[in-house]
Amino acid sequence: MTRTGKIRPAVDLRNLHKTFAVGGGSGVRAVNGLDLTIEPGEIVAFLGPNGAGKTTTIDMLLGLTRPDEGEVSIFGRDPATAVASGMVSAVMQSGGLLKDLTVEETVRLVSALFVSPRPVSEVLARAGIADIASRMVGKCSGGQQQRLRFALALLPNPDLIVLDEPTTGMDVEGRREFWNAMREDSSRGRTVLFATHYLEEADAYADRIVLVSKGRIVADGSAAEIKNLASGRVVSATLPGVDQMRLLGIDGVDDVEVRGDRVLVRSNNSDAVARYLLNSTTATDIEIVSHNLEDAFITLTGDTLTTVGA
Ligand SMILES: Nc1ncnc2c1ncn2[C@@H]1O[C@H](COP(=O)(O)OP(=O)(O)OP(=O)(O)O)[C@@H](O)[C@H]1O
Repeated sequence: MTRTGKIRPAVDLRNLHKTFAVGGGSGVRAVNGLDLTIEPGEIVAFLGPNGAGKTTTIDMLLGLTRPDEGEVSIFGRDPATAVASGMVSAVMQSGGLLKDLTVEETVRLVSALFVSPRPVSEVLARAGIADIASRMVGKCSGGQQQRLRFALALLPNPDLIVLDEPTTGMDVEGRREFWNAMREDSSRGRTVLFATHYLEEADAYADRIVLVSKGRIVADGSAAEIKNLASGRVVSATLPGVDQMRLLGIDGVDDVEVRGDRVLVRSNNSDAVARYLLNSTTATDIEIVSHNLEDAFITLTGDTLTTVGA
């Protein structure tokens, strides 16, 4: 809370820029004017193809890299303070585990770093790895190692958890188990930001999707809103003698096409079109077809994304 009683955003990124020097050229502009505010309790997917700037943004958010320009604040604090106080923790893509310790030894070791950590048995259970507590880390599958990283991230009971492509390389079942564990533990209001290039993960597990391409946010909203943004939905109906001008006058209608007795209306406000057709015309056989997230992504960024199993 601020002194005026307003709740501070969990994440506030303002005008972030980061360019990496490469050879003698002008460098790689990894993040290019990125603004993002996440309210406490939101589960947000940071969705974008390889090289979009997701990891660089997360590194700046966690204080691992300094932005060239712009500001980062987590619950009103700078990243280093937020991380040191246990308000935020992260599950990164790889690294950071010792192969010769068991799962439980790893959690105990890291637990000792915190002032008042959650009990080891509790985080093992929460991450779904209690049954492999005595297994050597080096013998754990990639998915089990990711759940171990997740258990470690839960130790300080953070208000914000940041996950950078946490399920890369997992099979469909491992991915499902990972997200179920994550969602269950976050049901008490924790803020979650996860980077992914899997459309299905963003669609299934996030309340809000932030679409990033070439270091910038190109769309931000619920999965349904993003799908609508691309080219809207198509509402079609049988309506001989349709008044095309009247349809074009409805807010959000982009295009009206007549094919024989059928009319096809492309709109980002399909409800208004359907309401008009039902209430003010004799239209029959009304259909609303939604675009999928992949269509939306391609339209908005010109890039393609990874599909689970691809
Ligand atoms: N240390 C670095 N030095 C030079 N270029 C870098 C460095 N880190 C990232 N980049 C470049 O910055 C751009 C953004 O990379 P970043 O890793 O942030 O993307 P990403 O969206 O996380 O991709 P991925 O899904 O592959 O992890 C890419 O072009 C990448 O090659």
